Amino acid sequence: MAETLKPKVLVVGGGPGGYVAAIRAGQFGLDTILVEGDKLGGTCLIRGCIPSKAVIHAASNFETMTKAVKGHHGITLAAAPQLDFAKTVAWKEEIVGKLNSGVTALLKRAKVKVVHGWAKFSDGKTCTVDTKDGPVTITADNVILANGSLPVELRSLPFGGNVISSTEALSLPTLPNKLVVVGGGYIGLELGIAFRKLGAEVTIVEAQDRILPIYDAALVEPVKKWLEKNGVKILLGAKASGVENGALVVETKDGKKETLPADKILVTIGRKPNTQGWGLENMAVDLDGAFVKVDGECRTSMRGVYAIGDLVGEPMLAHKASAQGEMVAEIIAGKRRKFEPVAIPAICFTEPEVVSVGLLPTDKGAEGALTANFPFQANGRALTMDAGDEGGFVRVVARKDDHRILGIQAVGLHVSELSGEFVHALEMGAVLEDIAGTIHAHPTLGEAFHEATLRALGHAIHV
Ligand SMILES: Cc1cc2nc3c(=O)[nH]c(=O)nc-3n(C[C@H](O)[C@H](O)[C@H](O)COP(=O)(O)OP(=O)(O)OC[C@H]3O[C@@H](n4cnc5c(N)ncnc54)[C@H](O)[C@@H]3O)c2cc1C
Ligand SMILES: NC(=O)c1ccc[n+]([C@@H]2O[C@H](COP(=O)([O-])OP(=O)(O)OC[C@H]3O[C@@H](n4cnc5c(N)ncnc54)[C@H](O)[C@@H]3O)[C@@H](O)[C@H]2O)c1
Repeated sequence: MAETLKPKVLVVGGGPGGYVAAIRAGQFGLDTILVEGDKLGGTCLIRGCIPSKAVIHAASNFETMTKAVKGHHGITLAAAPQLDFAKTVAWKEEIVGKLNSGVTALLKRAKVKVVHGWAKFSDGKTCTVDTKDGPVTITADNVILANGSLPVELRSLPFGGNVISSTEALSLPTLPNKLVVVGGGYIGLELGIAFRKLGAEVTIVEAQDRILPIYDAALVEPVKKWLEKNGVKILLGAKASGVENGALVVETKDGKKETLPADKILVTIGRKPNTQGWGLENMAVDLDGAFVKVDGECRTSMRGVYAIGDLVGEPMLAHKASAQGEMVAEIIAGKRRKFEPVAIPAICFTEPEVVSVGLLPTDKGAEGALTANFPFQANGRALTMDAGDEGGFVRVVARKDDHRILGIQAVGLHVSELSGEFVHALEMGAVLEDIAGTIHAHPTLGEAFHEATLRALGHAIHV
């Protein structure tokens, strides 16, 4: 006989959307159950953001040490650094394990009951979960769907054999000598660059006519230069058509067939919402294309059922999922909330890093705007970090009449850490004078943002 539970809030999916929603609901004292079929933390913590950034960090250290063999700002290594890739992967797993335990502890502190198993909805707001102790049926007044997303598979190149997704790429037992990446977007570039730094020969096959097509071309230029300088082969406008003896066969832009030998073929052509196989079709929930349709409060078409995160649309980013999760829990607790951020920051952890917040100069709404760049070449901190020659800069876009900041973009070493100040400026409705009049510590990368606003006002000091 199946156990039946009737919490006030049922959250399905323990990723950054679902576990944050559950903790917030628990903080309000709402009786909350979170169902997770895999490990707590979701794509982001287990096989996405966190493991990829750990590998990226290790790869950058290895690259710095490799440079030191030939002598690098007065430091010379007597012997080449040795990579024990299995240990790098184990170190990454340790970090994931620590954070996974942290999430478990936070849920416990918020008095959220975690049911381990895959939820399957039979009808309305009732799901069954096959747990190791037998089936559990859960019925709730409020359901939050946070089932996340899955990697897109290419029909001509199904996963299996040496064709892998980012999940396998982050847990390989050995470093591939030759890595071919299909898709020059977020994952393809972040991981392609990291594997190149670790010593793999990397080729990127991108269907469009430029890499990272979702970012402004000027921001991607320094990344392109790094790839060229470091011998990463890029095939643009190319289509992967299949595998022959482990090699990737592509049709190039001019219609020719090219065969690219590969130890591993990493397919990163996007992710799709996880809407299949768990009974969504049994619920009265409308779709919007491939995504679950929601309104500005993340309500689906079925009363009392909410959906958040990758399941509901672009951008598929962890911080968006968490913000929606928090909001939905607050709405269920009776607060008036809407999901209407001024901007959601986008960061690509490439070499160098790319950040975009708010409007680009070419976007609708930025017509006639003031635009100013400040190059990291003229920023003391960037030079002390050996990052003045990467072609990096901070750009600010502001309305001409009242100087309201509409967008901020940057490319350069560690600019991901500036994204908080950028998005804060937009959320607070800052004008150029607010940033120009704020003392930024010296020497820091943030001074480049300060100087960009001064430049937009016509009186930069250092350019
Ligand atoms: C390699 C990689 C790197 C990334 N890097 C970044 C980054 O740097 N920054 C960033 O913002 N984003 C990054 N992302 C994207 C980020 O991981 C996602 O946007 C984020 O995880 C979405 O959160 P979510 O809660 O909506 O879904 P997910 O994190 O996908 O979580 C969904 C959870 O639901 C569970 N689940 C699904 N169905 C059921 C069911 N029926 N029953 C029980 N459990 C179920 C799954 O097991 C999973 O744990 C990256 C993604 C990848 C793949
Ligand atoms: N730093 C971050 O925030 C971060 C990092 C990794 C992933 N993510 C999230 O995960 C999502 C998925 O990442 P992704 O890199 O798989 O997707 P993506 O959408 O970032 O990039 C996919 C790339 O593949 C190309 N492409 C599509 N079909 C192709 C084909 N048949 N052959 C060759 N190229 C093809 C596209 O033009 C695009 O450039 C991202 O959109 C993002 O939301 C975020």
